[in-house]
Amino acid sequence: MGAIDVADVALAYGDLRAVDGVSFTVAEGEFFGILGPNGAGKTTTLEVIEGLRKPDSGTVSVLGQAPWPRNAGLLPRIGVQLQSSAFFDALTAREQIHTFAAMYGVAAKRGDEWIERVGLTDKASVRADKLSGGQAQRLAIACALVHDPEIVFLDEPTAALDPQARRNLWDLLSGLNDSGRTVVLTTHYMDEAEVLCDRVAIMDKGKILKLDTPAALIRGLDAPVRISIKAGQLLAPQASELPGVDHVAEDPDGLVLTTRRPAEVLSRLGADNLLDGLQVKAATLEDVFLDVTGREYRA
Ligand SMILES: Nc1ncnc2c1ncn2[C@@H]1O[C@H](COP(=O)(O)OP(=O)(O)OP(=O)(O)O)[C@@H](O)[C@H]1O
Repeated sequence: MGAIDVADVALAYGDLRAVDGVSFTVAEGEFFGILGPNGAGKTTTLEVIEGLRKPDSGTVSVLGQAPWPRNAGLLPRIGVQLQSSAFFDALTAREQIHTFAAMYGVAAKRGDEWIERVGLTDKASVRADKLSGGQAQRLAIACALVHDPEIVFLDEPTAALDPQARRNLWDLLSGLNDSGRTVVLTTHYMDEAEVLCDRVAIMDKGKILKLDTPAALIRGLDAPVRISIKAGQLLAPQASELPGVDHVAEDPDGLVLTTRRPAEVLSRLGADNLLDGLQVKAATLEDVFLDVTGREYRA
């Protein structure tokens, strides 16, 4: 039995099958990601697991218990990151987390510790509605964790943040399961899922299309590696002749060689002294999405 077991869950809004026969298990201590574009059904899946919605069919078990009908016994054991719009705007960051601490019956000191851990100590006296997007997300994460839940659910924790703020938040997120806590995160960012998650379920149109570690998803793809060489080092016809090269494209910066045998190509380029300024780009989860859906990923 996992920390979470989801078996053949379906939920429709009218004619729309938002979740359409979804099954997966999340192991205890795992950092599990549900990745998919807008409207894929990620939030609805999460809400069913959290016990906020009743599925039309299928079963869910969280820490060995059914979350629906509302299971008050589970509430202290799970943490749900609320959208920052759910804050009490007139309260400061510290008052906000103290309120959450009081609701869960834990000492206010624990709230202060979380404020520090998420890097908001110098913003503790700022009203929640005056925090930046990234700071508000940090506060929301701290509030979800103040009672030290065994499982924490994070629904798009970095949505609407600029790239730098997103990356800053990754450091915080990546440490959240260090103490054996289970983390379930939804995201529409491929790179985020790849960096943070032990395993990723790729979801689209209510279904899970693939589920594995990011590395295994990419390896299973047999996608080519792209090697860029600086302009002026090698001519395209010569590059095409190199053993292992499948395709050569020219761009203003030089050549891009596509290969499924990168070791062979790289050792040959090394022997010819052509490694200077070379860049290697492996396949990403973006290529996996393209492979399973037949269309480009648009978050
Ligand atoms: N309360 C609702 N009533 C009707 N349709 C809904 C409702 N909530 C979601 N939907 C629809 O169900 C589908 C799945 O939505 P859901 O929010 O679960 O997807 P998502 O993957 O979380 O997307 P996003 O990243 O945009 O939040 C979407 O087409 C959405 O428009």
